Amino acid sequence: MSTVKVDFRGTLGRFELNARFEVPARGVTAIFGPSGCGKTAVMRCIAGLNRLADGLCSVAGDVWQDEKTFRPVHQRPIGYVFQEANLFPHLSVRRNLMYGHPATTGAAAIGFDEVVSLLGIAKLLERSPRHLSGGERQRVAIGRALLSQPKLLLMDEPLSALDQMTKDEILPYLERLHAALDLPILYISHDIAEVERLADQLVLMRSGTVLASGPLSKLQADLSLPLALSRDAAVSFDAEVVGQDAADGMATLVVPGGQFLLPAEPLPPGTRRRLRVLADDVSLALEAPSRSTIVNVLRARILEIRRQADHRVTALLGLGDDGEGARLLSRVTQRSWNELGLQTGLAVYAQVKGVALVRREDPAA
Ligand SMILES: Nc1ncnc2c1ncn2[C@@H]1O[C@H](COP(=O)(O)OP(=O)(O)OP(=O)(O)O)[C@@H](O)[C@H]1O
Repeated sequence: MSTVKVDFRGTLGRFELNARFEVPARGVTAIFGPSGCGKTAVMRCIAGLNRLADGLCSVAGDVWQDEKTFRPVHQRPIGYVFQEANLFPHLSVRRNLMYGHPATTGAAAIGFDEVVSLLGIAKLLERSPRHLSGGERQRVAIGRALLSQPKLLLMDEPLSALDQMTKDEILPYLERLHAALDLPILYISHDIAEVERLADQLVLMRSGTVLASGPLSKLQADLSLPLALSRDAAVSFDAEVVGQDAADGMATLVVPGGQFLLPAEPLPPGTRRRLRVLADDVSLALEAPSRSTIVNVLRARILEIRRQADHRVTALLGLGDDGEGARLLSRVTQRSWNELGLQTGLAVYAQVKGVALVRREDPAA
């Protein structure tokens, strides 16, 4: 399989970095962790802006750095998008976009018209960056990075300088990029909501170290990692739309081992959408509730538990009678856990109070 492979060990000033991961060279991989944990340092090593003697970096089989090789930044086919757009103020949007575009007019993998349409910037082409909104400027910056024909797109908190409304305006464009382009993207964020919406893979960092890497849903449901025990612990997974009740405005989506009913605008059957369920929104019962306003009650099995210091218990559930289906987290008080005599291996009913639709576009479409 074609992968992005990274292994950087050493010190930058007084900061110790120990970053090792291998992720598929496709889709969006989020590098996630608290401020100062070394996310940007890793990205700068990948770009060739930081040099650690003991480093390895290869992208889809192409070695950018190993014991013998160190390609300088200008010889690495990367697009880099920063928090601030950094456009040339004296050039029009069109000329900013063309700036990084290779002069040779071979069959470019990512075409000008495609980028303009994907990012919705056709109307801005003759304008000056000085008169663009923050969100528009950032879309142009992303376009410029894409037109340099990168083999890897590096995005360092591209939305963090924007207000929530502008973030919400720009996120659908990022989802479209993800769906339309066959280009691996490394995306730094410390906002789990952004990660749940955009990422397929996750690299989880703490204090200069990569704790784990792999599919987002797998890492979120791993009780040995800090995400599953955090305040906003949740799992997100892709589900298939199988039905729609227009009268009630509800859609049915299936995941392995169960299905969810949720309020949604009409969704095309057969398409996939990403759902998120918070651990705090899942309670457990030994019998199916007979009359309740909770519409999603799923058969599940308790696979593993962690007792937390705050007298609560976080349980990993596997959906379905056999527990082999999609994973959910449930967080309940230790008191109710004990009262019901819950334990690993037991079959239960997971009562899901809330399900959110976090990704609207279908990346596979
Ligand atoms: N070239 C360098 N020389 C010395 N120290 C460095 C260098 N690069 C990074 N550091 C240090 O490494 C630490 C991690 O910084 P980094 O910017 O990578 O964190 P981050 O996770 O991206 O944080 P944030 O989310 O706040 O942007 C910081 O303490 C920083 O000062």
